Amino acid sequence: MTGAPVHVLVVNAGSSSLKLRLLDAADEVVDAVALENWDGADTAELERFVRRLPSVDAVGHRIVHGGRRFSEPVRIDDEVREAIGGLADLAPLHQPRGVAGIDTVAQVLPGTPAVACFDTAFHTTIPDAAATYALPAEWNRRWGLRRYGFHGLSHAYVTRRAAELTRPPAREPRIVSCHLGAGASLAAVAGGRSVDTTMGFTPLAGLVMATRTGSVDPGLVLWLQQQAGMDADCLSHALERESGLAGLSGGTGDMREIMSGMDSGDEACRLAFDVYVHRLRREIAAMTGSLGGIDVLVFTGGVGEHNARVRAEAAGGLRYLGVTLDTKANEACTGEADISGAAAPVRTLVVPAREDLEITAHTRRTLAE
Ligand SMILES: Nc1ncnc2c1ncn2[C@@H]1O[C@H](COP(=O)(O)OP(=O)(O)O)[C@@H](O)[C@H]1O
Ligand SMILES: CC(=O)OP(=O)(O)O
Ligand SMILES: [Mg+2]
Repeated sequence: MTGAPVHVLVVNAGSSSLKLRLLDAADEVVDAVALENWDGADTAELERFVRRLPSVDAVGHRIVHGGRRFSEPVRIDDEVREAIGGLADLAPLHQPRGVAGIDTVAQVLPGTPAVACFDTAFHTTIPDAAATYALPAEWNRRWGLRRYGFHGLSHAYVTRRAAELTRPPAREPRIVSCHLGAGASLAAVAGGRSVDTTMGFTPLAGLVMATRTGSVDPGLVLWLQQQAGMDADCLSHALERESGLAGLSGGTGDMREIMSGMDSGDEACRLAFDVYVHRLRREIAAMTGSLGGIDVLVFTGGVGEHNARVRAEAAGGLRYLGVTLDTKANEACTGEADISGAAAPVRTLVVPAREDLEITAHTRRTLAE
């Protein structure tokens, strides 16, 4: 290939969906498809989409875990592809889907350069005090046990947009970024750098998610193993796929359905919603501890962008930090919006997730090197 890639195909394989986009030289989206409930096994739809595209000069893949090795985007060759696949044990819901995306596109477009962009990369700036688990130090060294953090492509994009949208003040704002999708995490960002996040060694920690527990007492997991006779496979399946909103509601992990259940008097849905919001509010406050304050709160992801009630209930308990919302602006917002109360010292924003833009920029830059 000569010159910078013009059309970039972005493949974003999440835990519950596959989002495909083609961006042109001006970063305009010229084609897109989103498949819900994609499990990585059925690649026919992905193949069909790629085949119908008139021209693809480069491919950018979202890869959730970079492990110890990958802390920036990297051009994919056979060896890199193997290394990415080798991290499947650290992100069982994600890594195999990412690899399925790489393999399928490589089959349809052999020879087209491809770049892997990692969710973990943005968080490599987290200081040791926030990234280190209080485990035997030798274990941490031997296995690279630490807080990696995820959703970095999304947190990087929305916090940069948030800083642009709230200028002035001129100084770099302290931002808490809430990515609330099927997976959910918070990032604490100061001076454009991640300084803390709610996910950990794996994307299972932190907030309540669609089917993942978020953080639970490790003693509880040990108890289930030692006293309730559950083996590791059973626990892994339950904590990753049968917990979170789906586990508490006894059915759905989709926040829209949780809310309609709650509104028609379903007590399990009510509790699922309350636990979700409680954890969200508590963890936002925890992130402000890592930042020494807060200037901007930003919401993104399917729930963060579209669910005014979740935003209102989370913010409702954070008045003491200077967070208040404009009720009308919160309820009416579409796309990018400032939903802060008139006199609020903290600016609260909604910024749609654009991992595709972040991945396209990384892909162009990596292939230009
Ligand atoms: N238009 C919408 N209105 C309300 N909720 C939405 C909307 N779109 C998505 N959501 C919620 O967002 C969640 C999925 O988040 P999303 O970011 O789309 O998924 P993923 O993490 O797979 O990319 C679901 O709980 C769903 O209820
Ligand atoms: C890291 C993660 O949880 O991603 P997703 O939201 O796509 O499941
Ligand atoms: Mg997501």
